[in-house]
Amino acid sequence: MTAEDMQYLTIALPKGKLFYLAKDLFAKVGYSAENLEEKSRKLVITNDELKIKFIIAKTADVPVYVEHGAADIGVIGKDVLMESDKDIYELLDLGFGRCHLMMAVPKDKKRAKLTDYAHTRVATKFPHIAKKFFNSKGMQMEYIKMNGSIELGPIVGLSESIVDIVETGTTLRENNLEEIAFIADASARLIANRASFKLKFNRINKLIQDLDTVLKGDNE
Ligand SMILES: Nc1ncnc2c1ncn2[C@@H]1O[C@H](COP(=O)(O)OP(=O)(O)OP(=O)(O)O)[C@@H](O)[C@H]1O
Ligand SMILES: O=P(O)(O)OC[C@H]1O[C@H](OP(=O)(O)OP(=O)(O)O)[C@H](O)[C@@H]1O
Repeated sequence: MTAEDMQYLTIALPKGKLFYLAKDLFAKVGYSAENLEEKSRKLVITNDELKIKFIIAKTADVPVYVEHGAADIGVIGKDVLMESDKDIYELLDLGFGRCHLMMAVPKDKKRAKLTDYAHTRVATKFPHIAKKFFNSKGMQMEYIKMNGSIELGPIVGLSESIVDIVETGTTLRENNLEEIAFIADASARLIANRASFKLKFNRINKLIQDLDTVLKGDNE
């Protein structure tokens, strides 16, 4: 780590649904930077006074930056964190981005029980999570990795089921799908690089405490 790296705290924020929620939360504990916008073409936004650098990253890349120490800390959905299976610390549940991972199937093709789907195709953005889940049920499956609009899978005959996240259930309903198995809850998490957490412990620990205070206040 260079002297500058040691002075600064680098924070990876994911583009997409969590970006402004994360930005607003950090602002509440005084962590902000001018021109910090999701669509900024400048990808590193620095606040020299506060010794903070924000990195604007693709969602799935946030755990990669943090694992390799390119960012000291980051914000990421628990779903993406579980899928990435990286050797990083999960420090805090940030409370926003709540959803859950589940398995769904077409309503009109529902089979009697979960294990009746063994050896069928499942479309998902989360093949590792899905595999862990089906293995725990003793089910072998064929995994089809998709990058979005997962609900299309069964409609176009690509798969018999999906494993995806659900929030309101609207997307499932609109596509005549029904949840048949709950897998895990998810929400945004604060994560940290293992070495950074030790080397910058005081700063990161203070940040955790400040964020925690704000989150508790929000829930009152
Ligand atoms: N409908 C939703 N309701 C609540 N939280 C959600 C919802 N969809 C996603 N999330 C949470 O927000 C995170 C980011 O979702 P978002 O859709 O912005 O990213 P993404 O689709 O993974 O990114 P990309 O579009 O680059 O693939 C998810 O990993 C999940 O934790
Ligand atoms: O239960 P709901 O409130 O309908 O939310 C669930 C939807 O949100 C996410 O999709 P996203 O908007 O991220 O689009 P994507 O399919 O392109 O990833 C997820 O993959 C579901 O499709």
